[in-house]
Amino acid sequence: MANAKAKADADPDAPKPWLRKPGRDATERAERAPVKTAEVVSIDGPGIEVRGLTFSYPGLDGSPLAGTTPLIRDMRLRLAPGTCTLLLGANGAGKTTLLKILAGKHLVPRERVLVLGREAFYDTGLTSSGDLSFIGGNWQRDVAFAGYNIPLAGDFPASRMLDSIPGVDPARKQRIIEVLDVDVNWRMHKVSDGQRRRVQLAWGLMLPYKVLLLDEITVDLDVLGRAELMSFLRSECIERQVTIVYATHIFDGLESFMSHVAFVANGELKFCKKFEDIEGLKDREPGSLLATVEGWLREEYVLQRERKALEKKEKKDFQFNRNNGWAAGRTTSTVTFGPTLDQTRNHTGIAGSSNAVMRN
Ligand SMILES: Nc1ncnc2c1ncn2[C@@H]1O[C@H](COP(=O)(O)OP(=O)(O)OP(=O)(O)O)[C@@H](O)[C@H]1O
Repeated sequence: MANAKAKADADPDAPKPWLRKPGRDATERAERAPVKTAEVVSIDGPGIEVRGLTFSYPGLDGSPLAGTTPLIRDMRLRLAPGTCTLLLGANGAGKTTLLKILAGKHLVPRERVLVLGREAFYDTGLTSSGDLSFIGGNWQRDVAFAGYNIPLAGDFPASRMLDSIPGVDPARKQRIIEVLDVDVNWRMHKVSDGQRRRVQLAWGLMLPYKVLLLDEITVDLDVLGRAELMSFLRSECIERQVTIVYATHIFDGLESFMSHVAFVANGELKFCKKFEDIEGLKDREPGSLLATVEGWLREEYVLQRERKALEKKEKKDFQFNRNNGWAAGRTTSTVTFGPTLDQTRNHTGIAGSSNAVMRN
């Protein structure tokens, strides 16, 4: 056997059954299928439309925290069916926030964000019908007495999750299970992070969505898993004319996948362009995405340092923030009492409280 393997290794044309088939198939398919951005964007009606959106995370009273600038400012974006858009930006630029807004998870004014011509936050039918699918960073849930953001686990098989979705086409289900190489007998309390991610992705892709929002979903997939998934998503985009937006910091292999790139920085959409119209990317050279994005991020970093230096000059007074007992990182985890509010609402006691932190 060892001899036969050595012989086959030496002969490039000999069959090599020990190599995983999905990875080779993915590469071959990616090479065969041309990227058809010019044709696909001509379809009527946008999949996603953002019309002058400004957004801040709210404080406890529902209004933005005093003295903070909006996280997203006057954003305008139109993405047609059949487009795969890579959403890029530095850490904290607002990519996840934007995706969550598009997914209808944050309250925004009705007319500002439309998905398939429908109001993202108000039209719950968008997600319940499966037309809109959002697959976020980690598959987590809040468990009483255990904590927030606990990885989804339990002594049940992956099939329990995958069979729980009503109205699934069995052929599509089979294809997705194969693409993601999911073993439906995996016990969810024993899976690795990457295996859990595969089940999460299979679950999120199961219904034939029209708009798909992906937030850093390939972070713990192996190289073959990622290649297979990207190839599948690209074929969905071309064959079913869906709209895909994908936020990530992992760029390898994405040159052949995307039709558009949107770059956000400091709360603004700097641009959203076709791949072909971007200097450095239009030839889709492997590795070109990483080099080009690094340049944009470095430029943005310099600008940000200058902005911060300016802000330091106009130094503000301290404010006292009180932790109100909500988990850190949640929308309403702190409440700010600036000097004016202190006077009008008589909250001066907070300054001396052990539950107060100073911020400037
Ligand atoms: N629930 C929340 N409540 C208040 N502020 C938040 C909340 N979630 C995120 N933020 C703030 O919004 C800003 C943008 O966060 P967001 O997660 O959208 O960035 P991102 O571009 O996805 O970053 P990364 O690349 O690190 O994932 C950050 O400064 C973050 O602190």
